[in-house]
Amino acid sequence: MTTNKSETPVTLPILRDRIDALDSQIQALINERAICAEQVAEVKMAEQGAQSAVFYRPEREAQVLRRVMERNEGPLDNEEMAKIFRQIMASCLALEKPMRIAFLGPEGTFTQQAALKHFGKSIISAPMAAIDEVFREVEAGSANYGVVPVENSTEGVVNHTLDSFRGSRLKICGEVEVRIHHNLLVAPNINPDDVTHIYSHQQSLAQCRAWLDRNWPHVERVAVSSNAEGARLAEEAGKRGQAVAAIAGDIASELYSLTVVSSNIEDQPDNTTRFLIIGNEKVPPSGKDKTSLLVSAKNEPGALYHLLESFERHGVDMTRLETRPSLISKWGYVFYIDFVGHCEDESCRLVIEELRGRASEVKVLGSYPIAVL
Ligand SMILES: C=C(O[C@@H]1C=C(C(=O)O)C=C[C@H]1O)C(=O)O
Repeated sequence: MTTNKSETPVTLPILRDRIDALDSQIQALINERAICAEQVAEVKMAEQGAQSAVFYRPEREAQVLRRVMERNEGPLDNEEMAKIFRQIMASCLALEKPMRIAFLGPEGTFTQQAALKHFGKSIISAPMAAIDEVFREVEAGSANYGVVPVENSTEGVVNHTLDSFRGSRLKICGEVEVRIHHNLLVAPNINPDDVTHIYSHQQSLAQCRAWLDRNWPHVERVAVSSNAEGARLAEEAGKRGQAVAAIAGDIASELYSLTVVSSNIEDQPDNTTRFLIIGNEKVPPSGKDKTSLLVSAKNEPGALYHLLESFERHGVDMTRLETRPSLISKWGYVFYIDFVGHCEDESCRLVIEELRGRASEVKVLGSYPIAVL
């Protein structure tokens, strides 16, 4: 039997009393923290004006989460502890100002999962039908921030998102990565052995191709507009007694009350998608940041070499380089460049200044904290 230091036996009622006492302390402390956040909101409004006050501060939130992880001594692991604080901060921020977040919908998509992972569960969800609608909603001020997918580890870059930055004045305020786990789902009244069709987004069907070939070789695969839509269709079909399955993530399976037949069916176990948070404000340095640039190179020999050379000489670590057609001249290109550092850091400032002299256009899409969770 477990004993405490004085060797008195520790019983279930004693442990539960201890947990009750700790819970009431934790609860009082969380409310004390919430009162501080309310006061922060008053200070922000007094300093910046009630209409223009910026309540959400990604650099501060990243610093809080990093500190939580640094001082954590277990037994809860760093990520688990940071997730708890993620939600505490989200609840505090919702007291200051509820955040309306536009994302690539419908409800139940992985982009919604990314929005919840980044902002916590206290947001007002605004699902949009397309990526450019997410941009427009934030530009118009109808949503405070937007969330869009930018690259997948199996399928590569999301061109639509990159192209949307060209005509937009929005800034990247953050990034978030989500491990993409797919499930095979059916309505609760459906026997999986009777399934005749499997619905999902074409990308998800592709990400599970080998598994489907092994386990469901004779069932027809049907591509639909999103895997959340596939889940919705499976629920509807179930109501009519039709044996249709869907491939979708956890949120969609909960949202449409589907039963999980098989989980983690993706062929690549580390299948991950990176999403960007877009907003109207520039984010100050958090201490561990990334910057994204859009660069139009001059159409001359060595143009790309001269751009890249600048990073090398100033010791700035480039993490990504994407090429897209310029849409201005045939065989002209623009480059999307990500690097480690904030555009206000001295070495990064020098690189950007040099690029401005060497390229026909340099647009800073944003400096933002490197994803913590
Ligand atoms: C409390 C603040 O406002 C918001 C809430 C935060 C929190 O709960 O810790 C952190 C940053 C902001 O998004 C702040 O700016 O410090």
